[in-house]
Amino acid sequence: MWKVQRKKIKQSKEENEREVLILEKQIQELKHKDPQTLTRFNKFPISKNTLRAMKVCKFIHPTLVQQLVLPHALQGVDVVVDAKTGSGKTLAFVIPMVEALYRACWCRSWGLAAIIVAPTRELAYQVHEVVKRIIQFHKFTSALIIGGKDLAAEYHHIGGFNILVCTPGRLHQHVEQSPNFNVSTLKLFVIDEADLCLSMGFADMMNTILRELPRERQTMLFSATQTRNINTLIKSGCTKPVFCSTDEYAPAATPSKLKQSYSICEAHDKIAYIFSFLKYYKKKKVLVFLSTCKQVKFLSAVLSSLKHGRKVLDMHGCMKQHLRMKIYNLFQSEKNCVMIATDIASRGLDFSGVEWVVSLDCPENVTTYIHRVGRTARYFGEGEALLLLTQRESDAMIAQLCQHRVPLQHLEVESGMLSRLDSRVEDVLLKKPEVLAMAQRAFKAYLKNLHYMKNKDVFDAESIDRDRLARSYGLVTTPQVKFVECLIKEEEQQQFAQVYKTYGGAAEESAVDDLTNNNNSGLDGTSNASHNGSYDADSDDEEGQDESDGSKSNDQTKENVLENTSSLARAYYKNDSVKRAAIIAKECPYKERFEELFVTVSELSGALAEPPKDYSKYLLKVKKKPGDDDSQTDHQTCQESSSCLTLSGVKAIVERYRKQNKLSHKRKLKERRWETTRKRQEKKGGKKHEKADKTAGSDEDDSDGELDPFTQQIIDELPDPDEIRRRKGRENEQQQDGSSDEFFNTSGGYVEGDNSGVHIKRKMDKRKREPSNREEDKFCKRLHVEDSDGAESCSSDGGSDQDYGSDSDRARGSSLHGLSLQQQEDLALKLLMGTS
Ligand SMILES: Nc1ncnc2c1ncn2[C@@H]1O[C@H](COP(=O)(O)OP(=O)(O)OP(=O)(O)O)[C@@H](O)[C@H]1O
Repeated sequence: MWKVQRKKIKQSKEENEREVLILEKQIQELKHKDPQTLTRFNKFPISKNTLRAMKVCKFIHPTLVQQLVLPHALQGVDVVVDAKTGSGKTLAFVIPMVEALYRACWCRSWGLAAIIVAPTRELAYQVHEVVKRIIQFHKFTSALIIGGKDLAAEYHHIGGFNILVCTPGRLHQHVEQSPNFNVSTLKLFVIDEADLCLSMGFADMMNTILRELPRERQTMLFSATQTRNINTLIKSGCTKPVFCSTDEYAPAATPSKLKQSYSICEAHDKIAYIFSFLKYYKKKKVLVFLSTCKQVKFLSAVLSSLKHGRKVLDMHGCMKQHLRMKIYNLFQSEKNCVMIATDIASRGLDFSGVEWVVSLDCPENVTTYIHRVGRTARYFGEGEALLLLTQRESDAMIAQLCQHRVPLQHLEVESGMLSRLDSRVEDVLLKKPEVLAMAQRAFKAYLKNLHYMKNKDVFDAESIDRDRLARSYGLVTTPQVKFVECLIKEEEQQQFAQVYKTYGGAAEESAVDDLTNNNNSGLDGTSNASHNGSYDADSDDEEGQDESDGSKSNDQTKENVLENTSSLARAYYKNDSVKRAAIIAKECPYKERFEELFVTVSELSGALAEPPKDYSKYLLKVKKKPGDDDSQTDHQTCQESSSCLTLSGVKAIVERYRKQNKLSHKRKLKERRWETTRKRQEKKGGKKHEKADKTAGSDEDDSDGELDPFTQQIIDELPDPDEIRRRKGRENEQQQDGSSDEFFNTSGGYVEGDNSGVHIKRKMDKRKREPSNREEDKFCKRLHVEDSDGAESCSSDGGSDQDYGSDSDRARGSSLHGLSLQQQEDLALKLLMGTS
């Protein structure tokens, strides 16, 4: 029995060897053949086992890209392939890979032979499915290595597989960390959707991976849209590659049987549009693309609630992996269902039978568009694609699409044909509070995404009628949009850094600039994240956690602040004092920055013992207790700094400053009223205006009589009351909203959400003109000068100074240049008011 078996094995081995020899010979002859004549797979030098598997899968005739690529890839040369969506690129790399292993008589025990990298988990899963089908009659082993799975289990088993299909992040993790992962045996390395593997921030990872791989290997790069940055990958990863492109054979960049059209539809009509569309095409399988996860969540919730007679699925990067796979399989199997997705579903996914692809939001660029519409009309199939563009987006986007050989037709839809939905959506929001929250988030996410889009010829957040958009989302009030405030913050940070420069001196300026640049790159990073974030592959929610609304707004903002603060604390440990100061200036919310500036300034002048340490602790404590209220935080701060004036004292001063501001505001309001009355009287002529003058004057006297001369003096020099009015207005609005935002309350930033529909730009311009706490900055500067003149400015008794305004505190308080705390405060107050 054993003998018979051994004999059989020996025979099959000999047969294989013979077959391999024949295949090698045929491959040599392949060079001289015209690829166009290879119309069936069995005309290629492919092993029997592979052909058998392909027959089972009904892969009989090669597609154009397969005809072009296989002759080169089977010879073992590197290839760079650029072919349309749905043209069959997967088989074009899986077949040569399996054949190379077969010809090398690769055994299971020999370890890793081939790696395929795909940018998203779903795509990796899909490619792995194809690999499994093709190797079913071979003896190779394969594994899917993607995020969201048990890493520890993978560590132990990864070394035992011959073929791995991975996402870049996970592969990188194994290359860096896994002790059992030996890549020295690798023969083939394939990157699917190579351009995306680089553009999603994986470039560094890919370079690290490539450095680890053996030089003697075959590399294949595939994509439907190759961008320029792939050139670096070609240079670093390939040796003398053969370029295969199906472009020259095709008049259009998209599948030939794909009908494409576009419609003009403003943002506020989109929900009505898609609802009407889905009602009209009741029995079609439709894939709808939106830019952000939050929009996807909201729209699928609304469409499910509005009931139009079929299942609505959603897919986006915020989902747990198992759910994503479940949805993927469900959409594969369902016949006439709708899936709302972000661009996570736009790359490579091979959903069967999709009849319509609707880009409800304009894609980020032509590449994204091509991949989106490529989900239909796959492998000689038919399909239709509809692109919705706002009037603002239309001209530039259509021009760009035409330039890239995308044939589009205009589809006219009368607005009267759209179902009026606003009130129905409102009802949904009324019944389901969770959908209300979704609507608010989706609203912000949409605008934010528009704002961060690089292609400014096409995208313009200012062109959106936000009030109407909010109504169409069923929202009664237009939510505040934080990205505008972010810009304000950025601007303030710049101003603040400027103030810091004055403190730091010329030597420190470079450090500040470094940090400014770093910070800017961080902001760019954010914008990129958001921008690329519309592609939310693998793990990411493009809006991150930085948006919120309604009652959650305050908590969320606090969390964000704390999040920033912890990263700040981390950076803080790493940097020297100058950089720390700049980090504070750049990163902290205004309120904290104002306080911390004093610590920093003191630190720089050598006035405090070790404030940086204290500050770090303070930050970490704040991070530890996100639920803590302000007073607790203040308490900690004071304890940590163990200095009365530096933090708490300044707070008291600021408090007084604000009170003065209010009084000044009141006074100036009266002045203005008096001025208007006077002018009116003047117009009427006669003596009346003198009367009015007197009346108003006495009125003013009444109120001002309450002020002491010192206050009166400083009031004259206080900043523009308009700024204070705006602050107050904002506070009121936030109270009305039931939310507040620390940053807004303290930064003097401009408030949106006044439902006026005024465009963002105008508001921003207005904001730029505001003095923006310059007086406070001036104050910091002056106090520093005063402080650095003196010797030891602070003393401590280690006691708590939570009630910094109390007498006992004053008694305990430290002195600045021998002055009592009260005197210091008065001095500071004077400086704050600009009266030194
Ligand atoms: N030779 C073939 N015969 C029959 N069907 C094929 C053949 N080649 C590919 N297909 C089928 O065509 C569809 C598209 O193939 P594939 O997913 O490889 O396309 P792609 O070029 O990778 O697309 P994308 O760029 O969107 O990722 C798949 O369903 C696949 O099974």
